[in-house]
Order: sequence, then C-alpha cells, then structure tokens
Amino acid sequence: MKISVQDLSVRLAGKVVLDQVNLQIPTHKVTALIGPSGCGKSSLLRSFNRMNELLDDTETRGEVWLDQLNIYQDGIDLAELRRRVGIVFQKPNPFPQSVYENVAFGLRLQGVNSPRQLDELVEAALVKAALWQEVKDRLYENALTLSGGQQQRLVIARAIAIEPEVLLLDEPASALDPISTLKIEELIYELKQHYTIVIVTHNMQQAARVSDFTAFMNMGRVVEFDATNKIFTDPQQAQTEDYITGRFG
Ligand SMILES: Nc1ncnc2c1ncn2[C@@H]1O[C@H](COP(=O)(O)OP(=O)(O)OP(=O)(O)O)[C@@H](O)[C@H]1O
Repeated sequence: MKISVQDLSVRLAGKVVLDQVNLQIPTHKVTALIGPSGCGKSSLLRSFNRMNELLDDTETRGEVWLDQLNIYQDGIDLAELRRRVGIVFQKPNPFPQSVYENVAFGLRLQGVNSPRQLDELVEAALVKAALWQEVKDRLYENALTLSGGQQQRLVIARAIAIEPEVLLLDEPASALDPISTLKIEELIYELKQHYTIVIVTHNMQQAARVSDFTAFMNMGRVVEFDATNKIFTDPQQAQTEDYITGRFG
C-alpha cells in the first residue's frame, strides 16, 4: 500500500465533508474516486497532500499514512510532502512563462542549477508526459500559447519533473476535448509504471478505462472499494449499483 487512510474525518467551515473514511491506495496502480457531485471526492484527494488546510476553517481527524509516514503528525515538512505527492487540477494552470521554465522551475527550487542538467531533466519530464515531440521546437514560447490538452500535459510534466511518488489528478481531462482526453488517459496508463495515481472523475467510462481500483463515495463516505472491473460488473452495495447504472447522481 502506498497510502493508508484511517478513520479520516474532515470538516470544512463546520460541515462534515468526509466521515470516517478508511481506504488503502495500492502502489503503482491507478485508483479512481467516483460518486455524485459534492460527495467528497476532491476533499479526500486533497487530504493526501494536506491541501485542504489551504482553505479557511478546516478540521481534520484521523490519519493518512504515506508509506511509514503519518502525514498529519506535527512537524511535517509540507513542501516535501507536496513534492512527494503532486497534484494536477481540472483546469490546466501553467505559469505564464516559457514551456521550459514551467518544468525547470520546480527543479531549480530543488537545487538543480547546472544548465546541462536542467536541459536533461526538462526533456525527460516532457518525454514522460508525452509532450516532447510537440514542444521541442517551442520550448521558449509562452506556455499559454499551447492548446488546453498540451497545457495539461505540461502541468503533468511539471509535477513529475521533481520525482513525486504519488500523482493526484482532480478531473484532469474534464475541461478537454475528446482527443486531448484520450491522450491524458493514455498518459495515465504509462505513468502508473512509475507512480501511484489517484484520479477523481465524474466520467464513469473514464474510471472504467483508466483505473485498476475504484472507490465509490457517497455523502462523505467510501461506500465500496474494489477492483474496477468488480465495481462496474458486480458491485456489492445497492448504492454503488444504483450509481453506476445511472439511477442517481
Ligand atoms: N471551501 C469550502 N468550504 C466549505 N465547504 C466546502 C468547500 N469546498 C467544498 N465544500 C463542500 O464539501 C463537500 C464536498 O466537496 P468536494 O468538492 O470534496 O466534493 P466532490 O465529490 O469532489 O464534488 P464535485 O464532484 O462536485 O467536484 C460539498 O458539500 C461542498 O459543498
């Protein structure tokens, strides 16, 4: 297991958004979080690198373990935690700087200063993000001139340049056209060889295509967690079945 969630409850502005969640996220697999709008998928995802705390008035109880580290214990280095557990959001958010600089930025913060080493690591990250061929002649153009799908792959390159162990993807393709979505899905398939991936998606076909395991959530709880194939063909809970057959949500 890469991440172990134990009795995790989260309140945002006094409202319970996660209620005693227990979940085990397997290493080097893709785990999808699905469920109706507002059920707590993003809040659960953000608890894996303590991003909920960036919001006002949050309260977290319970434990989240990253390997042997209890990430909610006192004295955690949050910058290092967020290096190990990177996150990509729905809307691509590259910096308004060059393609190259978007990827180099985090590397410089990690202390990589040699131009040759930076060049190598930027290229490697863009290759891994399946973007290199499209941008190798545009490295010094503003990242905002890329298409939305390219921008999202750039953001993924930026996240993986600093060698995270876990990649959190919060609806990474929902703002993209079908072809860009397919590219992101193919990329997820490649990336799971190196990273543990957790993806929030509204799109059940997408969850079925890209994930190995699926957690179905409802009203702040994990109702059912199992192999994706099992969840979509033989769910054990009536609520899960109702959701995947489109009876609610
Ligand atoms: N900053 C906030 N302050 C207070 N409540 C919030 C905040 N962000 C989210 N919530 C509430 O927390 C609950 C869970 O939200 P969350 O975004 O985790 O759900 P979700 O399943 O990801 O939803 P969606 O699929 O619509 O994105 C919702 O009821 C939402 O209204």
